[in-house]
Order: sequence, then C-alpha cells, then structure tokens
Amino acid sequence: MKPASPALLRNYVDGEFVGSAATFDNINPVDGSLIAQVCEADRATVEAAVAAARLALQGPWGAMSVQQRAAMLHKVADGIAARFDEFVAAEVADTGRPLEQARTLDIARGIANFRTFADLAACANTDAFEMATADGAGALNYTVRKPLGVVGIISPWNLPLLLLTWKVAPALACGNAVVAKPSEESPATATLLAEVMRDAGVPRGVFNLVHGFGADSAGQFLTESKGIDALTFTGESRTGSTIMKAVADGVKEVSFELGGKNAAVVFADADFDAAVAGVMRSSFTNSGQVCLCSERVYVERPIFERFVAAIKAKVDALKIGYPDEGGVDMGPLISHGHRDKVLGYFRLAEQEGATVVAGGGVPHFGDARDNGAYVQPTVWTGLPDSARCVTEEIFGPVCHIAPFDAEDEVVARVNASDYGLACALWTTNLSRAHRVARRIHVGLVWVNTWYLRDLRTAFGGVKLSGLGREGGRYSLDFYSDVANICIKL
Ligand SMILES: NC(=O)c1ccc[n+]([C@@H]2O[C@H](COP(=O)([O-])OP(=O)(O)OC[C@H]3O[C@@H](n4cnc5c(N)ncnc54)[C@H](O)[C@@H]3O)[C@@H](O)[C@H]2O)c1
Ligand SMILES: O=C/C=C/C=C(\O)C(=O)O
Repeated sequence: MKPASPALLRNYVDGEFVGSAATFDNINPVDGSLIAQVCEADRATVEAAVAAARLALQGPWGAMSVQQRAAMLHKVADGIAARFDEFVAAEVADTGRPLEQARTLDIARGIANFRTFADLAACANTDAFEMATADGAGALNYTVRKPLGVVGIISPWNLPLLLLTWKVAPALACGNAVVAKPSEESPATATLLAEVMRDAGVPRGVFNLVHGFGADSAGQFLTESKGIDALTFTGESRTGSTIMKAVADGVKEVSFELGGKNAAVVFADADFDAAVAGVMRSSFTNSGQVCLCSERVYVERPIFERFVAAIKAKVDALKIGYPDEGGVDMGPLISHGHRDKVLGYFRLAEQEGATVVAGGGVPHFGDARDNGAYVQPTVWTGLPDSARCVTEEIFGPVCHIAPFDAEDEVVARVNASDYGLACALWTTNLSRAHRVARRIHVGLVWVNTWYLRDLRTAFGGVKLSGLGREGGRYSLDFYSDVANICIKL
C-alpha cells in the first residue's frame, strides 16, 4: 500500500506550511522503508507558532460564538471524511496497523472527536445559584467558561490521529488556539489535519503544528514556552514527570494521560468464550500498543488452565502481516527502537523465570517484512507479581496470566501497581461486578467488555497513569477558565 503522505512533511505556522533547516526520516515499520522527510521545528519556529496562536485569539476566532466554532469544527470533521482514504493510508504507512483498524478506529474517531466536542460545547450548560442574603434582596451566582488562551498539545504515536484530535477538538471548541506537537514516529495524519484546517477556513494561527522530538527539540521548546497558558500531554509517565517540571515555574494548567500496566480479571463465573475473546482484544489490539491494554491477566483458579490453553490457541492463530492483507490481526510495532525495548522484556521474562506459553520472539516472513518491526504475540505464566515484566509497562503484544483464589486477593494484587489507568472485569455476577469495579484503584473499569467508549464520560488515570480527566464536560472544564460571577440583587 503506497502511503498518501507527501515527500516532505512541514510545520504549519500562522496558516502557512513552513520548512526547517533540520529534517528527520519518517519510516514505515512494516518494511523499514522511507516514507517521507519531516521538518524538525526549532525553538524559533515553536515560538512563532505560539505567537501566532496568541494573535489568533484577538482575531475573528476570538470573536466567534460557540455555535460558530462548533460549525467550524463540523467542517473540519467533514474535511477529514472527504479525505478519509488519504488519512487511512497515511496512518497505516506511519504505523503498519491493519487497514481495518485504521478505518474503523483511528480515522473514524478523529472525525467523531471533532463532531462530539463541537456539539458538547454548543449545548453545554453552566451553573447558576440563587442565594439568600441578610438584607433579604438576595444574590445570583452564575458560572462562565472562557477560553484558557494558547494550549500546547503533545501527543503520542500509538493512536496518532485519535489522540491528537482528542485534545485539539475540545481545545478549539472551547475557543482556544493551539500549538500541537505530534509524535516524531507518526507525523503524517497530523500534517493532513493541518491541510484540512486550512481548507475548512479555520482562521490562521488557531491551529499550529510543529514537528520534532521531545528533549532538545520541539516538544521541550513547547513546554518551555512562556507563551502557552496550558499544556495537555499524552505519553509515557516519565515524560509526563519531565514536562510537569518544565511547566512548573509558570504554574501552567496541565492534563496528563500517561502510561498503564492494566489488569484483566476473569472470574470463574464469567462467560468463558466472551472472556477469552475480550482478553485477546485487550492484550493484542494494535500490537498491544494501547495505553488501556491488559498486560496483566488474573484468572480464577478453577478455570485457569483451561483459560491459558484457550488463549494460547487464539494467539497461535493470530494472523500477523501486511496492513492490507485480508483477515490480518496484527501488524508491527511502531519502530525498530520500540521493538528492541519489547524484545528486551521478552528476554527479561525468561531470566525472571517465565513459562513462555506462546510467542517470545520475532516472526520470520521471508520477505520485506523481515526489515520491519514485527514481534510475535506473546503469553507468559509463572512469574511472581514482583517480576519487572508484571510491574513495568511493556507496551507490546504480550500478557502474563496468573491464577487467583479469592476476590479480596485479586483486588489487592491488581491495585498493587504504580499505575492506575484501566481494568477489565469478566464476571456474570452483577453484584460482584459493581462491588469489584468500585474497589479497583484506576480511572476506567470495563465489565464484560473492553475499550467501549462513550466520549461524554470521564477519561484518565490515577497514580503514574495521569493527572486530570478529559472527555465530555471534563474536557470543557479543562480547556476553559471557569469563572463565577456573583450579582447582588
Ligand atoms: N493515558 C492515555 O490516554 C495514553 C494514551 C496513549 C498513550 N499513552 C502512553 O504513551 C506511551 C507511548 O507513547 P510515546 O512512546 O509516544 O510516549 P513518549 O512519552 O515517548 O512521547 C509522547 C510525546 O511526547 C513527546 N516528548 C517526549 N519527551 C518529551 C519531553 N522531554 N518534552 C516534551 N515532549 C516530549 C514525544 O515527542 C511525543 O510527541 C505509553 O506509555 C502509553 O501508555 C497513554
Ligand atoms: O492508548 C490509549 C488510548 C486512549 C484512548 C482514548 O483517549 C480515547 O479512546 O478517547
């Protein structure tokens, strides 16, 4: 599949595509081929983007009503939809993911994010309180949401368009102007988005795009810019910590969606086939490169052996291949560098004493894919909860399955993590579902499903998994200055 992305991916500043002195390679992880060169924004370019965003707030964008902004965001959604296949091809070229996933998840959610937050913002209510006063005349309090101003957005490579627009859409819906820095691993759909913004008539400076890396590059320059009013970041927990320090002096508003080491818990009373299918999705979707994936699986002892055997059979049957191959289940990891990290955990697991139930290595294709970043989907058993492979985020197609005997035991084991993002519970006992879901110390619990998303709900993690919540009104509140006005009657 030939990518749609242009030969040169440029930054988008103040309504213009601009080059840069330095460029870096954009590599296809399926076969290691060069897709395009990417212009790396220097500090001056980042500051120019921040200044353009500030200026845009004084222009037509700042004068628009929320209804007018919502209409503009629907035009952006229309623009993505009109170029749907280009976005799919660009996302697939950058990431190697199955074509079907790019179509049904990544690009579809890019469109949905703009439409959802356009409508939520246009229909959002705020609070009002009448209060009695000593003089009997009373007072009226009401809340207003005002734009934060200039919002810095830094996004990861695992769901490139989905996660970039998960931030851009509400930020713009709330009247801000943004400077977005996508991952260096997945620059293509962000660049197409800039074209769509321009063509939809989004005023210059409202949406700015700077390409580059993190430290000593565009990411760091953006976090250090004194011209941003807030920073929203999705990525690794340790990167979040670095960014938090960078914005601390300016006391900037931050929203962090970070790493996870999520658990799936399968009780003996679960619908067995549904739980097997569900854990296959939650451990191997997107080659395990989803922050919500289950790298830890706990199965109640009476069904443990049967469950492990069922998962092994499904994993051995997974079709690994080219993105546009019919029935392909899994593509490569995002890069050779990330593959080396995951293979390092494959080796560590064996040193820590794991039983390798399935996978544990690199598939051999005998074609160009052998130059790609593929690994085998992998299943382990036999490790203690203290093993690094059971405590550290690997971010690959791998899970460790362990037996448990009691509800209190498994709740304690699931919660004994530095992370707290998501959990998937499998049980047909309704009382247990509600009881255990509330006891798990995470931001997101799915019961008898996984990654079923209502964009109006709170999304985020606790502990090392994040700071703040986005989604629905939580996004409207984060991307706004919420002020209370009290009128003495
Ligand atoms: N909680 C969530 O919703 C969520 C969603 C997706 C991914 N993630 C997490 O993201 C990670 C995978 O993504 P990744 O490898 O791109 O993460 P990463 O932290 O390496 O990079 C994320 C982004 O931050 C930038 N960056 C890196 N160092 C920086 C710095 N010092 N200053 C400013 N910017 C910097 C990168 O260029 C990239 O754009 C995993 O840990 C995954 O769990 C979390
Ligand atoms: O890799 C993490 C996935 C995050 C997904 C979302 O933020 C979402 O579905 O809105």
